[in-house]
Amino acid sequence: MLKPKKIFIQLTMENSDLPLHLCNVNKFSIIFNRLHALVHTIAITFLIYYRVSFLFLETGAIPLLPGVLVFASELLLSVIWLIGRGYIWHPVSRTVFPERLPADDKLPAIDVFICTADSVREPTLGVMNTVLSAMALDYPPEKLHVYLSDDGGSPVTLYGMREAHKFAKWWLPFCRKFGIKTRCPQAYFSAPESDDNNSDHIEFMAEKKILKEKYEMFEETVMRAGEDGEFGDSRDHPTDIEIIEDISGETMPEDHVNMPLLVYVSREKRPDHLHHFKAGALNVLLRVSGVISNSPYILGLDCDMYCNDPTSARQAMCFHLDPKISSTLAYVQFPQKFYNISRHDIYDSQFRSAYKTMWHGMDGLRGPVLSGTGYYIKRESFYGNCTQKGIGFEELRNSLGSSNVFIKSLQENYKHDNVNDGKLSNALLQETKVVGFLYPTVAEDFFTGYILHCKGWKSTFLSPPRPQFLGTSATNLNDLLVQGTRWGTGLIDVAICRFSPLFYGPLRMSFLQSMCYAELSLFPLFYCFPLWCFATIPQLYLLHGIPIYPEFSSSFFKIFSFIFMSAIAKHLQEVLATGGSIETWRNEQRIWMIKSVTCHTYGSLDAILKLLGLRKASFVPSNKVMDNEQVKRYEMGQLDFQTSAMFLIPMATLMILNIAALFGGVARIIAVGNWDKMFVQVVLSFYIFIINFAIVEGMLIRKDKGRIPPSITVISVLFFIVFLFLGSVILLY
Ligand SMILES: O=c1ccn([C@@H]2O[C@H](COP(=O)(O)OP(=O)(O)O[C@H]3O[C@H](CO)[C@@H](O)[C@H](O)[C@H]3O)[C@@H](O)[C@H]2O)c(=O)[nH]1
Ligand SMILES: [Mn+2]
Repeated sequence: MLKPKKIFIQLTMENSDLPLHLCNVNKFSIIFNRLHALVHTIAITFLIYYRVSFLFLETGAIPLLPGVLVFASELLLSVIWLIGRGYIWHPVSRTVFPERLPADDKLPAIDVFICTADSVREPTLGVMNTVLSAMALDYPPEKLHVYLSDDGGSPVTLYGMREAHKFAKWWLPFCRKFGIKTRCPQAYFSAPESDDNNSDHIEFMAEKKILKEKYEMFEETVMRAGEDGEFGDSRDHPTDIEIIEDISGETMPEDHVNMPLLVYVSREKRPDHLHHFKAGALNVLLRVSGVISNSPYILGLDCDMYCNDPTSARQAMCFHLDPKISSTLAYVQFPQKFYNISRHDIYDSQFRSAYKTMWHGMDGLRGPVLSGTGYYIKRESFYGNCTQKGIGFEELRNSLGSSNVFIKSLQENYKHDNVNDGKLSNALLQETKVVGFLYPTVAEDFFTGYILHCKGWKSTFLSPPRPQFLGTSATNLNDLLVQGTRWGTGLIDVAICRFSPLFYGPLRMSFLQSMCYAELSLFPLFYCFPLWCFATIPQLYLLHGIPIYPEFSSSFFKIFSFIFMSAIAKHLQEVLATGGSIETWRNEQRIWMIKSVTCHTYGSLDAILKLLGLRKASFVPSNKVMDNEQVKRYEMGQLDFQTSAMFLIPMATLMILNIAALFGGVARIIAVGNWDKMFVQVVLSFYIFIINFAIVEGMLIRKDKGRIPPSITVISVLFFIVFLFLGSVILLY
């Protein structure tokens, strides 16, 4: 009888030494990636040699102006490609073992921050589902505090919170008792029964039925409040902070669980007062929670990103509680994943390259970018050097504002005792208003993560098979381009500010990591210029029958075609390796071209105009409601062109130019017989034409509401004629 005991002791001893997480490196893909990078770089060197020798040494071989423009474009694309090699240098993926974590009483507390801004674009029912899924996380409830920031200042949202709290008193015990995996009620009740592992259990089925009825009642109440409630003025309202309490007086069954604290926060907003959008809202939450619960870790969520796996907190703790890395670890980032993406994913709404390639690559350096939602961050990392010992109270007041209580909250073990009576004391309410941090861009997530990395913090990326968080992504062209414009602006803001990853970053982080950050902040600008050039200049010269590329028989032709094929093939290989198809590849190529000539262009312009003081910052929250007809088109894989003329005209004009060049150019070649000289230009036009054939369909073939309106086509033809005329005058003579 002694033997088993011994074994048991051995096991527990070993257990404490077992790692909480593992890092996996795919050696083969690293070698392959680096070899490809080497070969491609050599080819680019030849291309530069060719351009320099033909442009500046053998003058007259190629007209100067188009030669310079095309060369500049080639250089920009080469640079952005080269610094993008940071992502493929050392990609890793990780596994965690939450069962090896210490007991519940030793786990640190977590504050959950959820932001909402607009109860029309972000329907309250959806936001409340996110709130409920966060309250239902598999974590000790007394260590979980859920804060909702409502920038809309909408009574409907506050009302929804009270109703959600009432429903949570039934929902949470149900989830715990039956080990429900999907803890967002909306997702749970609309999923097929087979997701339950208790479906043969009579008690379970009975309780599920009750819960379903309660959820439907909750749903109806919230929807009704949304239909006839007043929304409040999202631009002009006072502060309102409330701890949501049970006022129903409902008697609960005995197994009623402790509930996480639930807090509603709507900061003061005035039309003439800068409020810094989401970054401002997050700062308010940081301060408010600092004086209420002051948990050492924070989970950040967008209002549409519900917790799809209740174990995410424990998974994140596998990193945060590892003594080997915890002192420098700022955050654990989960990928953004979306439940509303169709099989075709025509808009690349999943951001495949970001979450399946780039973030893994950065994880192998010093960690991925902070991605706005789905991250567990250490509170301390937000406070800069303020928590270091030896910094005086006055100094802290200078950088953090005048709240004494907040500054006290920076001290270890601080926990304010103020939630007993449910309402915040007046004095405390005052305290929550006066501290703050500011961020100079609407890509606050990117910038914040970048600055943390500059300060020496690290991050990790965890992408387990079951998505930890699920949200909505843009599923129509308009939303995609509006969002893309905002990101374009936000990223270029960072690229051209004094913290630019071009010169501020490299001194403060590893060289490879700063390459990644530079790529991310510059790509909108570095894509828009070349793509405009490649969609216009070769075509203009093709129409005129003038060659600007080496001829078919020349050895430099081989260099050009090699670079073209190698770039395309590498992209295809990445798509296939991350579970995509040839269709995915085509969609990504198309969206890349469309975005470059629209939102990346406008975003870059916007950032530059802001720098010159000619424009003000803005943040249009993404739409989270869908139109049925649009959804149908989306499911069918048909682009939806219902968007502003500002986006449509460049696309349509460039397509008309490419079609004209292709047919006009080929006709001329047949007449003249110089196909070997014009070959590259024909291939380029043909490639653009074939990848973007959907735009041609939208102009000429489709008759539905989602097509390109004929008026836009007419205006674009006019633009085409003007371009042809001006272009011919300027470029040829
Ligand atoms: O003034 C504002 C504007 C927005 N939000 C909230 O910010 C979140 C993100 O906004 P959304 O409209 O969903 O933008 P997305 O483009 O989908 O968001 C991505 O890009 C943003 C930066 O542009 C990041 O903040 C997000 O986390 C990231 O998911 C939402 O919960 C909004 O309610 C605010 O709280 N206040
Ligand atoms: Mn969003």
